[in-house]
Amino acid sequence: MSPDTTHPQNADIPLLEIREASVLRGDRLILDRFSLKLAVGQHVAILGANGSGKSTLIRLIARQLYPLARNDGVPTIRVFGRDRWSVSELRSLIGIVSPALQLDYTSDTPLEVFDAVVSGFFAARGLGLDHQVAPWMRERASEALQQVEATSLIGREMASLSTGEARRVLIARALVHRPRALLLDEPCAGLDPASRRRFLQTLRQLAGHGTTLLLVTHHVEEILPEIDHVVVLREGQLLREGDKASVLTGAVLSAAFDMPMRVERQGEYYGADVM
Ligand SMILES: Nc1ncnc2c1ncn2[C@@H]1O[C@H](COP(=O)(O)OP(=O)(O)OP(=O)(O)O)[C@@H](O)[C@H]1O
Repeated sequence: MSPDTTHPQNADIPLLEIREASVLRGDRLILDRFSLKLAVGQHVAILGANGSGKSTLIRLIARQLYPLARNDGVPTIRVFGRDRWSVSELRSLIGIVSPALQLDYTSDTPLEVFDAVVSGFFAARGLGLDHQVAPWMRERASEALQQVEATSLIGREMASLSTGEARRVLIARALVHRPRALLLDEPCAGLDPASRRRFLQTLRQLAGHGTTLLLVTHHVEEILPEIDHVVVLREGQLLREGDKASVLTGAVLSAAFDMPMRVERQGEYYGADVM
């Protein structure tokens, strides 16, 4: 383990630093010497076409996939300056909500909403006899459900929830740890336009209350006004990163999606269309 001379509270330390990460899946090189440095409090959108490597990047950050070791022995990935974290430590720094997680939590195995949230403390899918739920944990779970406006869902079975409702509950589950950042993979997938707008509003509130948002998407329309930094992936490599105005252009998106694209600013949001 690298010496821990750093501390997560130190604002100078990047939230995430990836240095030339290469990731193999099967025998294919999916991320190819990918580098990225994100600061605490810097809300970011990670944009890319299907197959560009977004999920692979998330799995790398979540420690579900490992990078190839570098010849020089330099750590490839650091979270808050450290290259080794246990999965539970990581959870209290970066909460991750992905479609795969949602699939797992909405299967038919019975699981009540509040239990799904509070069991986040035990990294378990639900509560078991050996889980001692302290009053402060219940308070945190209630607070997290309030933050995502999902208190009315308490008592419901996870499997009975709509896509948007289940996603709110899973974000609450990630929030019980009061993470510094939330990494959301395709957060608006499956939401109708009105639900999407309401959901984005909730994310804006979280951003406004100090949670750094890392939003992974293929939809430019989901890039919140609070997000100013955009990272574009293409075929496992960093195509471009920078502020919204410089990255959200027809030229960059056309290269990212391999198709002529037009980008328009629509009030506080951006929109993109195939030309
Ligand atoms: N287990 C695997 N073995 C081999 N190739 C894989 C494996 N998993 C993913 N890939 C390939 O890696 C590439 C990147 O996939 P990844 O899921 O990271 O992309 P993505 O940007 O998240 O795509 P999407 O937007 O469709 O979810 C794709 O070409 C995919 O086919």
